[in-house]
Amino acid sequence: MISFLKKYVNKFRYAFGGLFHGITHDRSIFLQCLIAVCVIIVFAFFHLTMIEWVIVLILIGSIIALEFINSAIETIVDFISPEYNEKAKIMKDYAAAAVLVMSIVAAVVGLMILKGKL
Ligand SMILES: Nc1ncnc2c1ncn2[C@@H]1O[C@H](COP(=O)(O)OP(=O)(O)OP(=O)(O)O)[C@@H](O)[C@H]1O
Repeated sequence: MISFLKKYVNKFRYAFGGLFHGITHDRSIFLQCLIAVCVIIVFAFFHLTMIEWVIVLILIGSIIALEFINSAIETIVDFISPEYNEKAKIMKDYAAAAVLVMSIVAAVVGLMILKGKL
């Protein structure tokens, strides 16, 4: 039981370590977190309803989580294929596209929410 708990606590420790490492070492992750903070500050002036906040926070969390996955994929690709390779390019471009799709959706939803407040 104790060893199970230790393992579980370590999982969180490693995950928080990854979170800290990503924010302090990866420019894209840092930028997404910075944008998230700015968006939250701006939206705080518009008196969002609870459901609007839930939507905004889900979208922000999804983009940051996707950025972490994107960076993990970039790291794997750089590790297995440091030289130029067409398949490596597709892997990185697909991962970047996932972030882009979610960012476009978030921008559209964010503007819809703001439009309703103006
Ligand atoms: N080994 C590779 N083989 C082929 N194309 C690559 C390779 N590495 C990178 N690329 C191309 O260059 C683009 C940018 O890759 P890069 O690793 O610099 O990511 P990035 O988007 O600049 O992210 P970050 O700034 O977080 O490192 C990729 O989307 C891909 O099109």
